Amino acid sequence: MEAPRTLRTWPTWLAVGALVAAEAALVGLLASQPLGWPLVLLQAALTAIAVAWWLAQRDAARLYHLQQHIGAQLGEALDILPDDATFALFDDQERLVLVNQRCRSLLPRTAAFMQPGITFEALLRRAIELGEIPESGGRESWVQKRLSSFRTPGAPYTQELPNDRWIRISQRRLSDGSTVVLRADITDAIRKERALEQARLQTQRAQSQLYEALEAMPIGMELFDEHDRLVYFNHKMGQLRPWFSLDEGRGQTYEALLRIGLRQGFPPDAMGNEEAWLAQHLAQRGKRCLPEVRGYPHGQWMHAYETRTPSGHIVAVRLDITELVQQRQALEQANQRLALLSATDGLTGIANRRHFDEVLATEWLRCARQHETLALLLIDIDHFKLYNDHYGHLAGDACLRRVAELLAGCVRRAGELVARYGGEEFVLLLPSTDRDAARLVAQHCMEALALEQIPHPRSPTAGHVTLSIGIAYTVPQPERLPETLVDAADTALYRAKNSGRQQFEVSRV
Ligand SMILES: Nc1nc2c(ncn2[C@@H]2O[C@H](COP(=O)(O)OP(=O)(O)OP(=O)(O)O)[C@@H](O)[C@H]2O)c(=O)[nH]1
Repeated sequence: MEAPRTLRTWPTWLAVGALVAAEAALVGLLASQPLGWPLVLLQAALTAIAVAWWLAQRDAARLYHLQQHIGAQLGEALDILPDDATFALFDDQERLVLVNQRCRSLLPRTAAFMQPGITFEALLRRAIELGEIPESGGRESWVQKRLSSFRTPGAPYTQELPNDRWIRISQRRLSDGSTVVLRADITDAIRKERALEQARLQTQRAQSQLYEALEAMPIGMELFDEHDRLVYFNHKMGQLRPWFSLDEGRGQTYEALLRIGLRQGFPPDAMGNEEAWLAQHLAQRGKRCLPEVRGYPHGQWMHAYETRTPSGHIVAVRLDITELVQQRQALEQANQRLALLSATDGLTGIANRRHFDEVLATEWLRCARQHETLALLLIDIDHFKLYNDHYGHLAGDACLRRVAELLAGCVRRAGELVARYGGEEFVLLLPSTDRDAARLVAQHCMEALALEQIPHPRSPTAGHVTLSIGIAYTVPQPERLPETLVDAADTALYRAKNSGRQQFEVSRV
């Protein structure tokens, strides 16, 4: 602190007063001497010189103290620079003039050497020696680079200090050739930046892991925001919509994307009816929580599912089930083929005995419920053994096929069935058919075969293949067995045979 002016000046005036008194006494003494006046003048001149010298010394000392004082004040004042900034001033000879306290605490081991007059280079080398600038690695090249940047200051740069601390150095050369070096401790900022960078990397990693997983999924997946604008779809989903890429589709609304698809002709079943299809599709948006099966171009089949997330996004998923659907279709076809095979007679292609038994049981119950007449024709080829004996077994087979074909031609109404009952025997099951109608069908069968005139030279009945038919009919009773109808037809057939063949007989159950 500055001393009070009064305290500072009164010794001076006391000394001046004493000096003037001594001088007056000396002048008096010298003046009484011979040649005294020249001596007085000489002494006065010497005294004036001494006083002037003393005053100059005093001013220099005061100036020095003032400088020290201003320096200390400036140093203190510079400690309030923001961001813990340090300040160092070097003169045009690169000698240290001034540092603030923070500068010393930033480099505590070097602090003792931060005395005015030390050169920047000496200070730099000392700090390196004391291990306070690890970044230098003790390399001379680093020192030269740093000296060069001190002498021709450029943009601020960052330097690492021990204990993972960081400073930002800004330098400025002043007009008188001196250099100001400002260092800001940016450790906190660097740490925050690193933490942010790490968080950003973690987010990026998590995001890429998520996208990787979504891309690896065997399902198509897409995400729309709360305004129903496309955010993302994976590769699998993109394959289903080759008409726009993710970059083209991102940000577009679901409706806009559907319209792109419609312009490309998808879905085919919406063509010609685009607006109605669109309206219906949009009305169901976000409500298809139950998977539905959808067909796509090129025979693809998808399980489609979409749901709204709690934040209002829509997640849609497509699972390719083409293979499953194809397998199911193949299985259905195989089952149909199998069912057909198991119901068909291998030789003639008409229904077999097994199928006939099933249909008979069904029709028996149905006619019983509806009180309708059920008729059955049991048909036998006359003297077929002799046919085989004459023409051979293969010709016999061909004959059986031809007879089956003719009989099938006699059965026209829905629900009627022609079947091979076994060997050379056939049956016609005629629901809702009474006695007379059954007789007409039997007559028709015999005439159809007669028209065919299949030669049978060894038949004792005629020169061609003939039929004997037993007709049975009844209104079935549910408590009775359908076999009773077959038995009755068999009895009628027996009678027809016994009566000379090539005729029909009728039995009522
Ligand atoms: N080619 C051929 N013959 C068959 C088939 N199934 C049965 N037969 C023959 O049909 C003949 C039936 O002989 P039978 O039961 O004596 O009857 P039928 O000779 O017609 O004499 P009636 O019925 O009394 O007129 C046998 O010779 C069997 O071998 C077949 O699938 N193919």
